[in-house]
Amino acid sequence: MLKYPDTDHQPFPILIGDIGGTNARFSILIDTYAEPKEFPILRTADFAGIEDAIQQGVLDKTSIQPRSAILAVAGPIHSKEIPLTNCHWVLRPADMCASLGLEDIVVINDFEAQALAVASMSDENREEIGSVGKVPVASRVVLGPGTGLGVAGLVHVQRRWIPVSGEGGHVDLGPRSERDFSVFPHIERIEGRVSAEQVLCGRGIVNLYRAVCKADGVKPALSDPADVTAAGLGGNDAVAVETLSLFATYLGRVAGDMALAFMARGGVYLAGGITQKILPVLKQPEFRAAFEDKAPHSALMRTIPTFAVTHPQAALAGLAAYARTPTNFGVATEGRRWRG
Ligand SMILES: Nc1ncnc2c1ncn2[C@@H]1O[C@H](COP(=O)(O)OP(=O)(O)OP(=O)(O)O)[C@@H](O)[C@H]1O
Repeated sequence: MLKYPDTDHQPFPILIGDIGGTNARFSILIDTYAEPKEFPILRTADFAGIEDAIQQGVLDKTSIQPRSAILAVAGPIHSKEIPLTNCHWVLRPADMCASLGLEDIVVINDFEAQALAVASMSDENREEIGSVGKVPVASRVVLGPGTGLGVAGLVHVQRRWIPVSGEGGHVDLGPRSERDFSVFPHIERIEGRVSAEQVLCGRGIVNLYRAVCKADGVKPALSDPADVTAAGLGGNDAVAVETLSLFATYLGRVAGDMALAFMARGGVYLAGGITQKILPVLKQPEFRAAFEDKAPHSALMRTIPTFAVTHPQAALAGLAAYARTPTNFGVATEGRRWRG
């Protein structure tokens, strides 16, 4: 593996891929100015590995032969073998160069890609939650409740955007209101801890629903996150309604903490599959109230916008923006770039 400067362009055409636990999305960027050519979304379970998926789902469907690739994956990128979280694929970029005829592969974290996407997100690809007026060009944060709770910062410094992906979904989540103090003892913990991800993800919705049931002495009737959100949005099941309301409060609380940590005057963006599914609830007052409830910094919080990302392929768009103009971004590629 060789080291190359962060700003070094990858050669076009560039294959772009966003590989999640369930779905893999690909497109090809022919040059800096062209719109990416998109391919149908693939289910990771349908393919033995990523090489099969790229061969059958992309290369067999176009006469364009990519020369390089940038891939975003859910999983740690620490070695030449990259196992994916919630998926049986293992990426071996050096082997992929040989088998797919690629000269250059960069692999980054999926939430870094989400962060790259919000650097230049237009109004039609986001929906504001609340209204704070004009938004400065400044650091941002992305939070994504989905299978887990992904968090990344996008630090704006020296006219470049630096994505910072850590493990922000695993910060502690604490009780604040009287109701929180009655519900929190019943939230299932991880090694004694109520981390944000114990509540703010798919299984977390069910965890929270069960805790509200226990606090009220009600027998839980639902066990699937989609059923809880459907019942909550429908408005007839009081426990499910309160579960969604508390979910919005806790997401606002953690989003506010992340905004404080990154001084994200440029806004907090909610990505992840669940955001879209519960958007009407997030637009109720609870989310924003909890976001702003950060004494002694409430005045600051009232100036920070919050958005739901509505772009259906935001990570791919972020990767494409980076592939076009890597000099606008500070993406660390050391140990994450391979040349064939
Ligand atoms: N209607 C719904 N309401 C609440 N949670 C849901 C709903 N539908 C699915 N989920 C939950 O959302 C999670 C999946 O989230 P998401 O769609 O963001 O996937 P992901 O983690 O990004 O993976 P991938 O990138 O492979 O699609 C699962 O935990 C699932 O149970």
